Amino acid sequence: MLRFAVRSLSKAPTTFANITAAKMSCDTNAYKFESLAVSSPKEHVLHVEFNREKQLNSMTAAMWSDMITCFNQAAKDADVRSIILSGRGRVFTAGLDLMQAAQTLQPAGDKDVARRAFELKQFIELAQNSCTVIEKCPKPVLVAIHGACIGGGMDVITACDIRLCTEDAYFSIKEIDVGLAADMGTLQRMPKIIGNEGLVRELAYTARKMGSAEAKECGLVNKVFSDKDKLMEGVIELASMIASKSPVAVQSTKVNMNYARDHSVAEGLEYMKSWNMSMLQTEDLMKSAQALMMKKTPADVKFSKL
Ligand SMILES: CC/C=C\C=C\CC(=O)SCCNC(=O)CCNC(=O)[C@H](O)C(C)(C)COP(=O)(O)OP(=O)(O)OC[C@H]1O[C@@H](n2cnc3c(N)ncnc32)[C@H](O)[C@@H]1OP(=O)(O)O
Repeated sequence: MLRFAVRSLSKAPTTFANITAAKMSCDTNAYKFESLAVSSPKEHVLHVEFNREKQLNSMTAAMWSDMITCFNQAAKDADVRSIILSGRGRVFTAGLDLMQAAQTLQPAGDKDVARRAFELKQFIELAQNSCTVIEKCPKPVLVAIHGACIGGGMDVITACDIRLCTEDAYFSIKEIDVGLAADMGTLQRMPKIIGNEGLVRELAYTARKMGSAEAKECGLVNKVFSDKDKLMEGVIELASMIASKSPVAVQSTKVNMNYARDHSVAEGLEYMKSWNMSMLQTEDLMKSAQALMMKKTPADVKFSKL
């Protein structure tokens, strides 16, 4: 019955040749950055690494600009279907570059307070956008965290789709100890991820380090790996699995989950209805259904670029 339904809906002949996957790596030549290293470990998977190892991947305005360019580019890159974010060296990130911040945030001197405020507004906007660009990128972003994830690092990881970490990873909303309130997204996104506002408030008011076991228990991370090699193996496998699925289905899922998080169920369903009025017409649906009928998986299907 299902076979009949699938065949009668499809004009394409049901042959295995029609659905065999092509092996396409992402072309990383166009991804050249001062503070990020970009590679492609598997077909359709982009790997973005913080690359300020000596400064423990602490974050500068230049790094935020690189992140915005990189993730905007990946969003439009039709060969990219999933993205991994990680940090080179000893730790994921030590948060805001305190040396640079000391210069940027130093007292205004004889500058007019309003004009100084507008300058700082731009600085904060740049920092926020480096996280929001990850959330807005329709391709899922999986973050692999090892060692320290401090301050601005928390803002980054809470904008990602999926968080995985090593046993030695620890998490700190450190801003309170630097005399400021976290302003790049942790306070807004983390309660929605872990569903426990009291715990986020405790972590943010105290800056205490949360270890990997507690991070797993509270739902901040999906899985904990023994060391960084195992973590990278695991995250590449997961990113590759996601990249093997229909890009129309995956990106539609991310866009609609983002929408649902910020709206009522009724509004989310309304948005979904409008979205799928177009997306149900995708060729990916028929190709996927044909593959299933032939006892194949989405990994056997050649999906067009998106
Ligand atoms: C608009 C505002 C936007 C964003 C705001 C974000 C707020 C935050 O991110 S608040 C958090 C700020 N970060 C921190 O408080 C962490 C400071 N660092 C540390 O506590 C430690 O370095 C450590 C991460 C616990 C690691 O300790 P250890 O293993 O002992 O290494 P170190 O010797 O301390 O560091 C090695 C090397 O890295 C430099 N470095 C470390 N962190 C930073 C940093 N945040 N900014 C700039 N540089 C950093 C450190 O100075 C060392 O450099 P050397 O040249 O080798 O001395």
